[in-house]
Amino acid sequence: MLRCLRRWWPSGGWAGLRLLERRHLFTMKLQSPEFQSLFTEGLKSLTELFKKENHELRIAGGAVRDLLNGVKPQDVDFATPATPEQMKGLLQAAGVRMVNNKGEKHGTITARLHNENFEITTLRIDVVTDGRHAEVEFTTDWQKDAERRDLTINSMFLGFDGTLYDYFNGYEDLKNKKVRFVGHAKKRIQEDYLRILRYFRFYGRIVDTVGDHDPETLAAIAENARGLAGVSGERIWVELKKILVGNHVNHLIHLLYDLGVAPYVGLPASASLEEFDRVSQHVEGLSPRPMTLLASLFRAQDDVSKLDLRLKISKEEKNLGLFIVKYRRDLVEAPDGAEPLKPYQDFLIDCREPDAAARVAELLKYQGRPALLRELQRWSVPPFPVSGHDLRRAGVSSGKEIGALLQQLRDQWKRSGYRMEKEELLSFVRKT
Ligand SMILES: Nc1ccn([C@@H]2O[C@H](COP(=O)(O)OP(=O)(O)OP(=O)(O)O)[C@@H](O)[C@H]2O)c(=O)n1
Ligand SMILES: [Mg+2]
Repeated sequence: MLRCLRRWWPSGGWAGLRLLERRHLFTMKLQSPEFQSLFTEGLKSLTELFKKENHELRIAGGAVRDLLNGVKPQDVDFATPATPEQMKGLLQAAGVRMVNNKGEKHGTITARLHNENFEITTLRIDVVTDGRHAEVEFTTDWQKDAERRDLTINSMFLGFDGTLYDYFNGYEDLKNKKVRFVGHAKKRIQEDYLRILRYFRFYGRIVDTVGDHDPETLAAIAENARGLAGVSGERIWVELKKILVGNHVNHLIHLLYDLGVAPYVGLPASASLEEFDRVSQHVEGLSPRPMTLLASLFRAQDDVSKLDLRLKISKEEKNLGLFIVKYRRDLVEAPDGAEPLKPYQDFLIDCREPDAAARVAELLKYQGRPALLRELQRWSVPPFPVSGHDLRRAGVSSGKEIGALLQQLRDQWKRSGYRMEKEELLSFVRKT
């Protein structure tokens, strides 16, 4: 009935109807291959168990958003009005194993069926939030659970018959590519300041053309940016990385600076945004690592260390940042007449660290040299043909002399474009 009304009633028309729609949902039936592909043996058994005990069970949040976008979700969360105790009871009675009980305080039970884990969370209201953690109260009201979620596109539920339960026009927003907080942006952000970064991340994910932001949302972000100071570096880094490899990254990083968010998420206060603009064009279509692009904001290696202190990045990520900042201006010009790839090859021949090739590849992306990158990927480090043993056999006995000679021969070999062979190189030794 409501669906019929909605078809001809002007949207945004009669306020009473809008309210009615909100409470009683805009329903549609989803039947897509991505949705069908979720019905594994494990999920079928799980839904049967809940049905038998008359507990509703629905797919919740991000997975619904992805399915409506025609994407198979990476992880699927489930929601139910059943309390954790009720869930435990019904799972135990059916002999289903439960794993990882850490989430129970927040209402999450993980059931393992047919070698698959299913995270099921009791509908809840976040009663006390300190911007990072929440104290929760369970509820049986689906709308209340939708209301405590961050964005309208992330606030929907999906029944196993394909019924969409959408209390805050998330589906409309998804179709219109609008990223909006549920209710007041300020309130949602103050419940968990990480949502500031989630706003940027999902903007990159769903919006086609940049520039369209709700002014109230931007104001709420600017006013609350400081709250990110209390959020753990690990959580921030996860979001930041996704922003850096997502769409519209140039627009979004500028916005992080314009709104005063940048200093609270470990980004350098006096970043080089001109360099960032250049590099973000260079790396387009080259699938850079997050750090490759981020490095363009750093003026010196010290900035990488400061970022690490705040975000606790991995050693590999830190080394990549330090490497790019150190070599971005050095490994550019080849010596007169040499192939442009030569300085990079020489570097790899001297460096010999296992992930050096990957770092140099990222550097070429940074410098906007895709043709050289392709050339490098076809090349492998040739082995230097002379050993200390060869020199000893050629009559050199002092260890010190062997070391110095090897270095000289290596330089000669590099100058020849790694073409000189053992005999040719040793002939220099014999002559001296
Ligand atoms: N700070 C947060 C984190 C999560 N959520 C809610 O919890 C759901 C699941 O969170 P999560 O898996 O972290 O994010 P997704 O939205 O699913 O995104 P992704 O595809 O990256 O998993 C979200 O959709 C949203 O409804 C929220 O309201 N506020
Ligand atoms: Mg998810």
